[in-house]
Amino acid sequence: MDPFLANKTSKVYVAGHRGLVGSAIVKKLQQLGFTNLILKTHKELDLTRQSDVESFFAAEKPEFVILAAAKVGGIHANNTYPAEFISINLQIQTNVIHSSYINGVKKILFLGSSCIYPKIAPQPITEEALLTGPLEPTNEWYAVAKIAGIKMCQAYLLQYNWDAISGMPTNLYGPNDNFHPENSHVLPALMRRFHEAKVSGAKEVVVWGTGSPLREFLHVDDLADAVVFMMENYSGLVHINVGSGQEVTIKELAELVKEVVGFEGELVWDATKPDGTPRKLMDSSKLADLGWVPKVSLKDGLVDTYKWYVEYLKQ
Ligand SMILES: NC(=O)C1=CN([C@@H]2O[C@H](COP(=O)(O)OP(=O)(O)OC[C@H]3O[C@@H](n4cnc5c(N)ncnc54)[C@H](OP(=O)(O)O)[C@@H]3O)[C@@H](O)[C@H]2O)C=CC1
Ligand SMILES: C[C@H]1O[C@H](OP(=O)(O)OP(=O)(O)OC[C@H]2O[C@@H](n3cnc4c(=O)[nH]c(N)nc43)[C@H](O)[C@@H]2O)[C@@H](O)[C@@H](O)C1=O
Repeated sequence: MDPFLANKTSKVYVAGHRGLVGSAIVKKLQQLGFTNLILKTHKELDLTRQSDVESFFAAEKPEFVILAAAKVGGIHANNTYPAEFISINLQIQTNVIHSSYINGVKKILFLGSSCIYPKIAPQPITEEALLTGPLEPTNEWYAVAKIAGIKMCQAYLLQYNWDAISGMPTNLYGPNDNFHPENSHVLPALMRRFHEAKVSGAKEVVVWGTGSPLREFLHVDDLADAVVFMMENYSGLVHINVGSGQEVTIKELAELVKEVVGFEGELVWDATKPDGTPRKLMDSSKLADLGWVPKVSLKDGLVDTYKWYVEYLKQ
């Protein structure tokens, strides 16, 4: 295992550095003193283009790679664009993982998602639940791509003894999230809707589904911390769950976001919208046993994210 933190001048390529996760990882690495980060926007390097990815890796020769570029979205986007979710993600991860190996990258961390697990899995969900049952239909295309990413890392480790690892984050939120009204995840979607209702003086806000599904939320700064921790402290075949252990129903989340934003009207539930997985609390004890624990509470994280969102709207 090559130490990651020992040399802050190592060339580290963070793919997807302008997204929710990538931007938090870059912030964390810069705080730690890393001076040689390689960052390319989607426009500068489209990771679905195999020959462009090959040329980039051959020219740049990064020493470490953190793969946080992906086609990402909430339940509606996943359900509406299945072809894009499976094809784009398979292409990005295959190109980046293979080129990393070919060009002598010392270690790569691939990010999956808690949606890789069966729709109905024993809770909290351990890493061993992978491929033990049918997936949640609203995001099975994305999940299949993510499972292929885990398996690709495992295969390259097995065949080439290459240090390729995978982290499986739970539902994330924080600064630089996607606040699109339909295609985003629940937390930014509700923050935007409550904010706009507060500003316009609307009496009601529509929330999707029944409110009964349970979700576990992790602040993206905690995830960035965990990513650096895994780069330094973990090598192995098994993918690693990264959760907070903080589980709420969507109804509880909606009430909390409403309070943080300061909207005083009513919630209206649109049960024509899908609930998705009923519950997906991950068992993150493998990471805890290695010595990593999250720090940000959901309430503090929401306050921090709303503060960021209000500033972002002024830009
Ligand atoms: N958000 C969440 O709740 C969770 C996220 N994850 C995982 O974390 C990782 C990052 O997600 P997140 O930060 O939320 O996603 P974002 O959508 O915020 O960021 C993804 C980044 O990838 C870039 N990207 C997408 N397609 C391409 C491409 N073809 N070429 C180059 N760059 C591309 C995007 O650039 P651009 O915007 O310009 O297209 C963007 O910067 C993903 O692997 C995701 O599966 C896991 C669990 C939960
Ligand atoms: C991270 C994970 O994220 C996705 O899975 P998900 O957890 O189901 O994601 P979600 O955040 O979009 O929804 C969570 C719950 O919330 C409800 N809900 C209420 N009101 C809104 C709302 O306004 N928008 C959204 N998006 N959901 C809403 C919604 O009906 C659902 O019950 C995967 O596709 C995949 O991307 C993945 O891996």
